[in-house]
Amino acid sequence: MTDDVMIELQHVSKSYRGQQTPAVEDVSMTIRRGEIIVLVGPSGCGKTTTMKMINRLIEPTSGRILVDGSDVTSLDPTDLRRRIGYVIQQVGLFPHMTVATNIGLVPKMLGWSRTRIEARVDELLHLVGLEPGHFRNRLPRQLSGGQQQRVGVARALAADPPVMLMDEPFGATDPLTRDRLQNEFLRLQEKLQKTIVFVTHDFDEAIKMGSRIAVLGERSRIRQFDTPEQLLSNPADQTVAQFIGAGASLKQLNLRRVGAIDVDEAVLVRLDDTPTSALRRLDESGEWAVLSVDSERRPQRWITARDLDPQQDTLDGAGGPVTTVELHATLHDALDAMLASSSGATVVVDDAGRYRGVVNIDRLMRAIAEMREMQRNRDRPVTESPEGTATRTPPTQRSGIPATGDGESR
Ligand SMILES: Nc1ncnc2c1ncn2[C@@H]1O[C@H](COP(=O)(O)OP(=O)(O)OP(=O)(O)O)[C@@H](O)[C@H]1O
Repeated sequence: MTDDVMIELQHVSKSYRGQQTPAVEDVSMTIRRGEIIVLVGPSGCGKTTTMKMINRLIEPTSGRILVDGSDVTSLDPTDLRRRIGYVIQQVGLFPHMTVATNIGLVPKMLGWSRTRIEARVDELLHLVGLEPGHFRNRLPRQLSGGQQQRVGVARALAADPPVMLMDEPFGATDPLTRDRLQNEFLRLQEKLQKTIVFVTHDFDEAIKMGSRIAVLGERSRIRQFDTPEQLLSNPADQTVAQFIGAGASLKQLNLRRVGAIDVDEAVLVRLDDTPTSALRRLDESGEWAVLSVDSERRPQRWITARDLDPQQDTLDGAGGPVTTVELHATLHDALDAMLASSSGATVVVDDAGRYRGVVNIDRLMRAIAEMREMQRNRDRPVTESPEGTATRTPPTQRSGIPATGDGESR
């Protein structure tokens, strides 16, 4: 096991008592430090069983699992909890305990002092975007689904484990909350660099979250273990291709983040500006609308000439709704936001919801064209020319055999 490897599954199988066929059969997989590995596959294929064997909620029938070099069967349960955080769809918060007590459970088990636990709870609540003063003493039922899920993540992070297991962690939330939680989590992961095993049914979520994705078939057999880019452009076989579905090229929009593309500038006006000055700005710019922002530069409304009433003193309340996306959102999210907005554009905001720019449909189309171009260049294998310089072989000369990633595909 090299330093780079955090989790290793070696020929792991699990047969439940009374079952004819194993739930998991001979799975081997190597997971590197700081990766988010997504296990994705049809219902009942053994994703959860595979994941739960990593933290010994389920014991393998055969094979070995190493976490940071230690065989999990040799670790005592407290040690295992310190090393592995666990987040599940049903959140699993204890209903009669406050948010703080829930988050502090593992540190308490590890014998931390009260002051250290309190400081850690507040730090974690901040980290997941919940104001400690507001939320520390609440009971789980006094939180929204999304807030409960954030507390679940905070609790899993409490003892700062290097590994996190996440079983459909955002599955129970509505699509909007789910998007937001995914983005927040990706932002968090940039700071924390945990090694994460993430289970989902949802292939779009897999593409968005995964550094690499393991597409599982029956008995958790790995059909392909690859980066999202490779899976989309070179599915290993027909089953994987079917699973990815017909919308593969649209799904490629999930590969790129809004923060990675150029954005346009909107004409900004402040809420306390007058309609007359907004009209002047609109005329000067030749744009179809101006964007009002509050004193913190948070976007408020798109205002067209029709919305401007010279009888009013300010722009407060004028114009139509704005949809926003964060820098961590994917181009797919941006497209959704655009389609949901009557303006054909969506406003990009930073973590604090402040204006950063605008993405419109033209910008999105250009980004897609760029991605296609990059993909075409990547797909051309590098060959040595007689002078010893590497050149790209035209795509027509490729063998046509789909790439199988890093050798772990079957
Ligand atoms: N405790 C158990 N006893 C017997 N069989 C089980 C048990 N838990 C799971 N199984 C079976 O093992 C197989 C794999 O289940 P598992 O929950 O790992 O699948 P999954 O891919 O996570 O499914 P889903 O996506 O529906 O949650 C299924 O056929 C399931 O019925």
